[in-house]
Amino acid sequence: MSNTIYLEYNFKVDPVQPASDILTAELGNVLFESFVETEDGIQAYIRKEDWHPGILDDIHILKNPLFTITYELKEIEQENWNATWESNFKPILVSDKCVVRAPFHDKPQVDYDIVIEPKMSFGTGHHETTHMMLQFILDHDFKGKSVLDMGCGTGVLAILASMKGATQIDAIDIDNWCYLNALENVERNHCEQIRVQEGTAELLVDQKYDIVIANINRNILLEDLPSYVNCLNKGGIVFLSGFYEQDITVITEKCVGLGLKFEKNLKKNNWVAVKYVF
Ligand SMILES: C[S@@+](CC[C@H](N)C(=O)[O-])C[C@H]1O[C@@H](n2cnc3c(N)ncnc32)[C@H](O)[C@@H]1O
Repeated sequence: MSNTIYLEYNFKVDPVQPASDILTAELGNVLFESFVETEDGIQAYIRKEDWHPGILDDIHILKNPLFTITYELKEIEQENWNATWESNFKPILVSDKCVVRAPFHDKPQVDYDIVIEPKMSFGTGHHETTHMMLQFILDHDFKGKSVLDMGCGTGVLAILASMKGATQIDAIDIDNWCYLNALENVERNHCEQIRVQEGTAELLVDQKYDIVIANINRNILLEDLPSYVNCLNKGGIVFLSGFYEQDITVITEKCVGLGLKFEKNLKKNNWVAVKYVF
């Protein structure tokens, strides 16, 4: 396998939270692929071929006077991404019932043991949005349900849905790397009920689901919610995340316009996850 050239941005952020989370989300929207938390900010990586000189122009938080953000940039050659990731990834415990861990961690004594090798995909449970979605899934009955996990990343949410008894699950991601990584993780966790696909809401043609899960971002959700609701069975449930507290009104207005009813939301730092009923 040939090495890949990456640009490593070492951001120093003051105050560290919530600015690091906001910065991570914004960089994720412009092709940055991986993030490592540091004591005073984050390191963010982008493939050299995806980079252009104005890449940071659309990162709004850099212009926000409430935060001081500086960065250093260096070019690195990456042979084994896992080495970086393995040295940073600690097991995550969710609601005392579920652990998300790597294959090299010890097996925990919990109801749901999810083994993930994220490489460069989003979805280890470290991020607030993943954590809250896992909490929602843990609290909900998935037995015998059909489920759509849109923007599946590592596949972590689909995997928990499967472990909780969902019988038919479609996990979809637009990103080829996530698609391949979700396939690996689904196999690693023996979740034969999950079908992983590469694509977007355009793949949703005649399927119907009891539950739709989507942890993506505000703009994609606003655009694709009609397609998600279109494939939802009456009485179905939608769990959404990937947006900030200030966006809950616009997302809920869109959902209500499509016939969904707000039921509950969770908050962590500046992030939210919301449950709607059809
Ligand atoms: C915030 S991550 C969530 C990953 C995982 N579901 C989790 O909860 O940790 C969002 C994922 O959505 C994918 N994505 C972005 N736009 C998408 C779209 N239009 N359709 C499907 N997936 C999309 C990204 O590639 C990314 O893997």
